[in-house]
Amino acid sequence: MKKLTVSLDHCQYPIYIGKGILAKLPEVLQEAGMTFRRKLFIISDSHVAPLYSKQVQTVLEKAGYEVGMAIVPAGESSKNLQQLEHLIGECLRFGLDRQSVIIALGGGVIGDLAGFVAATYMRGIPFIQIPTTLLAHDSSVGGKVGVNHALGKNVIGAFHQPMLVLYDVETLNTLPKRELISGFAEVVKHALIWDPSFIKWLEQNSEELMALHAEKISEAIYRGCQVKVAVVSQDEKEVGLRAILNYGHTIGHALEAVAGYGVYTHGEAVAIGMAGAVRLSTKVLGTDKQVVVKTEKLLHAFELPTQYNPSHVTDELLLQAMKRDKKVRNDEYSFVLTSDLGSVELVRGIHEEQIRTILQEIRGGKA
Ligand SMILES: NC(=O)c1ccc[n+]([C@@H]2O[C@H](COP(=O)([O-])OP(=O)(O)OC[C@H]3O[C@@H](n4cnc5c(N)ncnc54)[C@H](O)[C@@H]3O)[C@@H](O)[C@H]2O)c1
Ligand SMILES: O=C(O)C(=O)C[C@@H](O)[C@H](O)[C@H](O)COP(=O)(O)O
Ligand SMILES: [Zn+2]
Repeated sequence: MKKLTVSLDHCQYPIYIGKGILAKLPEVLQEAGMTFRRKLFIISDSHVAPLYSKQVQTVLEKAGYEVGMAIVPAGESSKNLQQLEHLIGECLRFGLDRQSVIIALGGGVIGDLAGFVAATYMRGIPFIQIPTTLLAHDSSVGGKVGVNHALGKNVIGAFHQPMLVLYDVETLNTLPKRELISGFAEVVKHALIWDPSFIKWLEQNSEELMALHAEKISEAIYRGCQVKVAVVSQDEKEVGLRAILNYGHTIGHALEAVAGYGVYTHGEAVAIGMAGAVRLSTKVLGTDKQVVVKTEKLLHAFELPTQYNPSHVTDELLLQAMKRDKKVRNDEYSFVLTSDLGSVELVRGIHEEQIRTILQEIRGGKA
C-alpha cells in the first residue's frame, strides 16, 4: 500500500492507494483514530452501490459501527441542489450528528456531491473519500466539493477537506472503458502541468495502462496524486498556483454545461479543453507547435478526443459559459496556458477573437 499526505495549515490527511483496502477498512479507520465516531453514512450511486456498498457496510458493521446509506442515480445529472437537499434529509433521518462521518463511495460525482453534503450538513461534518474511478484520483484529493448549476459547472460549492482518502485500485476492474479513458485525461493533465518525466513515462506505458496493468495503474494514480498533493498543499483555496489544476477546464467546463451535463464525460471535455488550450498557447505565448502535436498525440494514445461535435454547441454559448468561469476577473477571459510540456501558467485578458479561432480549430466535422 502506498501513502501520500496532504499537509495544510489547519489539517493533515493521508491518501492510501493499494489493493484490497475495502476489506481492511476497520483497521484503517482505527489507525486514523476514528473509533469514537460510531455513526457512518455511505453515499454512493446506482452503479457503484450494487458492486461495493454491501461489502463496505458489512465490514464496518462487523467492526461495530452503525452504518446508514443513500444511493443516488449514477451520472453527472445527480450533481445538483435537489440531490443535496434529498441527501441532507436522509442524513437527518438517519440521525447523523457532528461526530458522525459521511463516506463518499464512488467516482467524482459522488465525491463532489457527498463532500458538499458533508461541508453543509450542520455547517460541516467530517467525510472520507473512497474513490472508485480513475478520474477520482483527482477529485478525491484537495477538498473542492460542490454541485452544478444549469449555467455553470461546480458553481455552488465549498472547500472542505476529507479526513481520509482510501483508494482501492481493485475497484477499477469493473469500470466501463469509456470511464477509464475519461480518467486518463486528468492523469495526462497532471503530467502536462508539472512533470516532463511523467509525460515520457505515460508515452512509454500507454498500452499497458489502457489494458489496466495493475502495477502501472497504481503508479499512474500515485504520480497523479503526487502532483495534486504538491499543488494543493501550497495553495488550498486557489489564490494562485492551484489554478494550474484547471488546465483544459475553461473550454472543458463550458462544453460540459453547454452540451448538457453527461453528454461529454468530464475527462473527454477536459481533453478537448487541453487541445484548445495548447493551441491557444501558440497564439498567446508563442509556444512551439510541436507542443500541440505532442499533447494531442499523448491524448490520442489514451483514445481521448481533441475535437468536439458542434450540434447545438455554438461559439456564442461556449463564450458565454467561459465568461462565467471561476477564473474570470473583471470580465476578462482567463486560461491556463502552456509554454512547454510540463509547464503552465494562468494568463488573463485573452482576446475573444483568439478564442474564436481556436474553437474553429477544435470543432469536429459532424454537425
Ligand atoms: N473536486 C475535484 O477536485 C474534481 C476533480 C476532477 C473532477 N471532478 C468532478 O468529478 C466528476 C467526474 O467524476 P467521474 O469521472 O469519476 O464520474 P462519475 O462519478 O459519474 O463516475 C463515472 C461512471 O462510472 C460509474 N462507476 C464509478 N465507479 C465504478 C466502478 N468501480 N465500477 C463500475 N462503474 C463505476 C459511475 O456510476 C458513473 O456511471 C465531475 O463532476 C467533475 O466535475 C472534481
Ligand atoms: O482541484 C482543482 O483545483 C482542480 O481544478 C481540479 C479539476 O480537475 C476539477 O475538475 C475541479 O473540480 C475544477 O474546479 P473548478 O473550481 O474549476 O470548478
Ligand atoms: Zn477536472
